[in-house]
Amino acid sequence: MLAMANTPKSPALQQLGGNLVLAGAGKMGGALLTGWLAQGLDGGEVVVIDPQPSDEIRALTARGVRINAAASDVGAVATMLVAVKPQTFAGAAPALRSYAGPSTLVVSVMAGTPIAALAAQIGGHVVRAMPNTPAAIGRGITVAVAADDVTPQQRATADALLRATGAVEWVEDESLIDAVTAVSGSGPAYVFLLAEELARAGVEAGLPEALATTLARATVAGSGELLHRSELDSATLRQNVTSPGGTTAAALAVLMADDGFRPLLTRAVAAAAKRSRELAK
Ligand SMILES: NC(=O)C1=CN([C@@H]2O[C@H](COP(=O)(O)OP(=O)(O)OC[C@H]3O[C@@H](n4cnc5c(N)ncnc54)[C@H](O)[C@@H]3O)[C@@H](O)[C@H]2O)C=CC1
Ligand SMILES: O=C(O)[C@@H]1CCC=N1
Repeated sequence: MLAMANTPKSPALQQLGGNLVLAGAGKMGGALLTGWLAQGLDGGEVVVIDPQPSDEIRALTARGVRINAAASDVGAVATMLVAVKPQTFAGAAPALRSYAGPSTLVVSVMAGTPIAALAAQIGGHVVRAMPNTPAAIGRGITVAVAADDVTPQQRATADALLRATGAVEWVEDESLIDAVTAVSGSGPAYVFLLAEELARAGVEAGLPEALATTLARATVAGSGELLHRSELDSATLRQNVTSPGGTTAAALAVLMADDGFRPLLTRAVAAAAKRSRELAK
């Protein structure tokens, strides 16, 4: 697992006050669990349900985390976080339901899985959320929406759990989550593809592959960090690179042409949002 960027303790996580079941401790569930433990959650309150836990997850038993404990041994579950694949959810739900009670807070990060489906198949009070993989270094962004029956305290708990891996935005309209998934949930993959293709284009332009890969990676990472730290918006940061009549302007004339980045990314985001809606069926 990757180290978190910073690990201030979270009073809300230190006083969670009840069992927390994590269903699915893969890339996203594992990143969340790492964040919670780093921010002071007592491992003794955590139960991981996963038929194939990684060695890193198994090692957390040393911190008190229980793995695949039977529902009858766990007792009351205050909070459940569901991070299995959406396609796995229907098969996993009956077992997960046995851990949840009527007052359990159920937080799902599954793509394309509506609040109504979660409430019907697991029960409890549901928060639907969409994080992204920079969560693994505490730099994710999550958008969350709460069902009407989620109490203010449960919402605060969900916020603390999600905030352990980065920023959190709350919305009231669940239908926005499909577009959120397409922009920030899937978005890191678009950025990594940019690094891949920039390297490939560098090789086409005559660079040795290793140097092209190093340059592309450092450029994407450094630009992301500049965007993160700067108070300037991305258009201004772009303009700061662009000398009139210079090399960047020549490249941007291609990227910003009618058949450039804008229609391409618009189509890509629309395809991801459509897939999110399809997963709900
Ligand atoms: N990877 C990403 O970038 C993001 C993923 N998500 C969502 O997070 C969820 C998990 O995705 P990943 O972590 O990428 O997948 P993953 O494949 O890394 O993790 C899924 C985990 O679920 C476990 N699992 C399988 N069957 C199970 C069962 N019956 N009960 C409990 N656990 C079971 C697997 O062993 C695995 O460890 C998905 O619903 C996905 O839509 C959301 C935002 C971003
Ligand atoms: O590709 C997916 O379906 C998941 C949801 C957002 C990122 N990964």
